[in-house]
Amino acid sequence: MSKILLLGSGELGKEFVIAAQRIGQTVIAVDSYENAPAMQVAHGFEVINMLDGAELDRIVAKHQPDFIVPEIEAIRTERFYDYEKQGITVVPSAKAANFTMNRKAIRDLAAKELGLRTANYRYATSAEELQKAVAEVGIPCVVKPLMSSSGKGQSTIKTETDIEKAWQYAEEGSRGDIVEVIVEAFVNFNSEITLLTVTQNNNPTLFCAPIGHRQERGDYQESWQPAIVSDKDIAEAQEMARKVTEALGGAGLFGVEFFLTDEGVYFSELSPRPHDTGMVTLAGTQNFNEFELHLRAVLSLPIFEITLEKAGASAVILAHGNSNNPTYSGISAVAALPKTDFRIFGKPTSRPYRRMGVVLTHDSLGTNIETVTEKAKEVAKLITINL
Ligand SMILES: Nc1ncnc2c1ncn2[C@@H]1O[C@H](COP(=O)(O)OP(=O)(O)OP(=O)(O)O)[C@@H](O)[C@H]1O
Ligand SMILES: NCC(=O)N[C@@H]1O[C@H](COP(=O)([O-])[O-])[C@@H](O)[C@H]1O
Ligand SMILES: [Mg+2]
Repeated sequence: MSKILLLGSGELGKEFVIAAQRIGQTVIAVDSYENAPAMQVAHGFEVINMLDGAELDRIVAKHQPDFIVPEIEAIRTERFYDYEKQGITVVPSAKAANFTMNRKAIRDLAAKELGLRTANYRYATSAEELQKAVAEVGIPCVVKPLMSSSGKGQSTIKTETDIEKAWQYAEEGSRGDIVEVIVEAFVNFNSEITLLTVTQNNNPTLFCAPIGHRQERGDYQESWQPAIVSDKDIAEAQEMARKVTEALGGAGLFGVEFFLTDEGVYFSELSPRPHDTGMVTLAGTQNFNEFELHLRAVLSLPIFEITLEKAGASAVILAHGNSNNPTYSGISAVAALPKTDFRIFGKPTSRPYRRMGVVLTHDSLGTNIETVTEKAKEVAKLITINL
């Protein structure tokens, strides 16, 4: 059996650990704070600053894992190349984790090297450079710190007076130690999707049915599977996902994000790991959920096929304030409903907009996906977080 060092211990890691535990793997869960969701179900845990290379080296030497599974982006991923040389498998590969840690590396790879269609973009390292970059890509445009996720530090510039604010907001929301932003032309998309893509060591790459989602403040609110997408758009998205995952290398599940527009499909970004919008697969939409797929690919367990079994949706449960002891009301009301399930992640503290849980709904294939999604959204409102 294998030993897995999980770097990041949020809700996505927690489901991954549960999947790993079910087939007898050993997992050490790591994050920057104690009692993180995945730590609650792992064999052991470590609390470190994952941007500190020396700290990473220390715990890798201590635990001697077979696999390192990154669960977040803000990690000193440059160290991963060395761990690979030591014979440890970094998931999906050191390159994939390192390139996606920083929006610059992955965007230049996708747009310049692979020629994928993306929004027009520029980089800026100061408010002055941002002025110039905005003039070049045009207004409206979206500003994001090079290192951030879940919409942190992200804002849309609608008029020139927004530029200074956007710079400050990005500086505050940056997760890592890089003070640089990407400015992207605003893509006026009809819808956006995540294409879960599974690369395998000795078997062909597989695609899940597309997942639709809606975002607010750069963070997902509801997701649904299957999303209604034309055959042409699916083919285009799969082709792009195949190219970018091949370039990054390794085996595992990737969440590849696309915008669907009248002019075709735009590549946005990707996670070389389970995706938050992919939590919809916890509703039983597929034969294997995204965490089980990631695990199988990582362990080189063959995945014969991925089948779509149901229509499903997920809707987030967000905190509305700070608390060191959040409690939950309304769970019985949710539990009483048919074709409905939920997860409470067990995060020890809350802050405004922190994702604390998720409601899941499902119905038979062919059911109107909007109805299933609307239900998830309504049901999520039944749960109150007491601060
Ligand atoms: N260029 C753009 N044009 C229009 N909308 C955009 C653009 N870039 C981002 N968005 C919107 O903001 C959302 C979040 O952006 P993005 O995925 O780049 O951020 P993130 O912080 O990496 O999020 P996560 O880590 O949750 O994937 C997108 O899903 C989309 O709704
Ligand atoms: N879009 C990326 C994403 O959803 N990542 C998930 O959120 C956790 C951090 O949550 P927190 O900020 O509440 O600690 C991460 O650990 C991961 O599970
Ligand atoms: Mg995203």
